[in-house]
Amino acid sequence: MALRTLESLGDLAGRRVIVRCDLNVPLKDGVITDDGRVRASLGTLRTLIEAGARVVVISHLGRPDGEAKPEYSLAPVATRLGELLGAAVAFAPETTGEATTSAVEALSDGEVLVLENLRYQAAETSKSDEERTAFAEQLAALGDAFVSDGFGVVHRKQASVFDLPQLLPSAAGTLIETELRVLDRLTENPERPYTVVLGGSKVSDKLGVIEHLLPRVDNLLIGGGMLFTFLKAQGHAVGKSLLEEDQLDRVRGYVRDAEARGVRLILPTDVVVASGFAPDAEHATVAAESIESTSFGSDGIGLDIGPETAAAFADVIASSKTVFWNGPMGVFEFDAFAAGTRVVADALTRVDGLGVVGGGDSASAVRALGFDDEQFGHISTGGGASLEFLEGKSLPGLEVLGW
Ligand SMILES: Nc1ncnc2c1ncn2[C@@H]1O[C@H](COP(=O)(O)OP(=O)(O)O)[C@@H](O)[C@H]1O
Ligand SMILES: O=C(OP(=O)(O)O)[C@H](O)COP(=O)(O)O
Repeated sequence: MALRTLESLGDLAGRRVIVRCDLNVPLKDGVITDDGRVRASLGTLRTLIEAGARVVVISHLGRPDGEAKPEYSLAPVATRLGELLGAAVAFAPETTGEATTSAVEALSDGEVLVLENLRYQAAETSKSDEERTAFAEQLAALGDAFVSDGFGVVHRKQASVFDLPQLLPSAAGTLIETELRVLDRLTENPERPYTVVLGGSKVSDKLGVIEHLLPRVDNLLIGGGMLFTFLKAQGHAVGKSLLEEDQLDRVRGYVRDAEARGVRLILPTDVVVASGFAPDAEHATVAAESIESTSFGSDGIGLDIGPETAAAFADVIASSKTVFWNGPMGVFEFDAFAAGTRVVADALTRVDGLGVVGGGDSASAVRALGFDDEQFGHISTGGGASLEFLEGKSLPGLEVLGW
């Protein structure tokens, strides 16, 4: 079956349309540091506004774990959306309930309302089908049709992504369409050599994709918070660096599998180790197998790949024909630990072929480091979602749209 697109919903004038976006943007002290995901949502929203729909935008932000934590409020995002649309955007401080229902009823044709963070409700991410369905039914009561456009979250079997589209006439928005068009080029006979670069901090999520990527790629480069589980699996001490202790056997299996398949699985040879997790932490560059050799000893924490590794990664990337990169190479938010990410981003801009960056933080990293979106083949709004798509998996949020 083909993906259902907006046209399949027919005339939307005067109809209440719920749009699931991924407005999970980075915030610092309540201020959005990168509005890329808000901008990416504009295409679909403008189309619906022009069609005269009454638009109800829903999204998550971060992982508040079912609690209404104010630092995860979507209120600043609603304000930014209004600025970018050049129109008033209303905000409902509750996701469901009487006040929210009234706010939806008060919408005129072409107006937009943003609801508070879906993940303030534990049911949004619940493993129980009943709990998710009950929440999805409450959301469905607010709309006549549903548009799924949060590409970054289509790999999640969550109420607003998987259950809600089954309760209303539903279709994909234009962001999802665009993302799939580009990512298809990475799955259908990618030009070789094909290199995937992995980093970031969602280590447990993303280690799992390696198993399915190994049969598909020529080179797999491991940086960011993920690299320490590999180093530990090889018997090296990693101080207080990010570590998935229960994944060590699995990672050893990946190394063996890569060897057997002739895939180059390239690990860092040097690492920047810091005295603590802080922008002004003391730091030193050491060999990857000697992380605890600095004066910080076993308190040392690896926050970036070293310059030798960055140069080696850059060589492999720049000589590849197809590259997908998800996950910053280090804690780029702190200047002292941004060098590895900068070198990798720069190499990606030099790929003679298709170079794709994917992920909320990866996209925000390249922009924060001064690169323009146009320097890359594509900047995907989804990291985990893209990776699972590249694995060839069927994703819950796409399956329900007919994909
Ligand atoms: N060595 C490291 N230790 C801790 N965090 C890291 C390390 N390297 C990168 N990170 C963090 O990873 C985060 C992004 O990870 P992730 O969410 O997986 O990426 P994306 O959003 O692009 O998919 C960044 O905030 C960055 O600071
Ligand atoms: O930021 C996101 O994913 P990404 O970090 O993989 O790009 C999405 O908003 C999904 O968030 P989640 O990984 O908390 O489900």
